Amino acid sequence: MSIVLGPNQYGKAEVRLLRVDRDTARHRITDLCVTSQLRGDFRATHVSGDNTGVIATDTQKNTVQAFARDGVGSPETFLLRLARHFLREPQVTGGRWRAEQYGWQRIGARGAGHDHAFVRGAAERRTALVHADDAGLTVLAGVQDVTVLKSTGSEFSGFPRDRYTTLAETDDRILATDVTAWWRYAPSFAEAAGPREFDERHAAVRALLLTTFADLHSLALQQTVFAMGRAVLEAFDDIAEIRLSCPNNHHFLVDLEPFGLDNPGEVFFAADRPYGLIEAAVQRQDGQAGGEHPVWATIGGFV
Ligand SMILES: O=c1[nH]c(=O)c2[nH]c(=O)[nH]c2[nH]1
Repeated sequence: MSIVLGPNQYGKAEVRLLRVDRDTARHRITDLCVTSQLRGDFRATHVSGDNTGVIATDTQKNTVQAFARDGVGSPETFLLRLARHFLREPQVTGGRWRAEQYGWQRIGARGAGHDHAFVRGAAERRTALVHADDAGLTVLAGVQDVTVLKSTGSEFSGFPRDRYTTLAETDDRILATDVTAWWRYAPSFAEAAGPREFDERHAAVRALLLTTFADLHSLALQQTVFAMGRAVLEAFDDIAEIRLSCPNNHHFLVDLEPFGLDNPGEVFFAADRPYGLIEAAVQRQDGQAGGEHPVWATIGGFV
């Protein structure tokens, strides 16, 4: 029996980076966490410790920081620049570059906001990923942990009952989730877009996810998840596919009867676990001819 090296990749994970654009007194900040991973001919270092072709993870981290000196642009264009840089080395035949961007708002944002003081609120992050393989570059964009809640306009009934079923049917419940989504840009968009197009598109997709969540009278979180994905694909021809992962953050009506009180949908216990977990890929029927796109295998913990 011989033992051989299987698929492998390496790089620097979670390079934290804050870029300040200070060309005017009104500063802009970009707060990123960037991961760079290279794939290619790295057999020698694994089997014999020959590091001739190994671009040190420290070098990858330094490259991320040095490139930020020129400005970040959008997370997508920043990652594309990193990808193209490392792919110039002959031993690098592919890789994966990923960014999470944390949102900061200007303090006092009710007016114009402060010029150089910011507050970071929500857990929400903007995400981006560039994947390179023999077929070329693929760009994903996404959102992570966009926490939303609607206090009515959600039902859940009609499910089968067996000896283990205790859940009551309801025609009015709280629906709450943390939306995590990744969408894949068609190559035509990914190649032509600059930072502004990526930023605008990201904002538009996020807004559409939110308004769909708000506007759909939901009969199941599954229905809401699919509707959010479908709305995005219907609105944007150059988004090939979207995947969503949404916990059902349960809110249970508290029984106030022991205190002689009714509870007409007003007092809830917000449970944090366990939670339902609803995940779906929303696809174009004609777009799956070649089977599953390989980029999805690189996204952990997702459908
Ligand atoms: O929207 C829901 N989908 C389910 O599959 C489910 N299961 C459950 O217990 N509550 C809910 N809610």
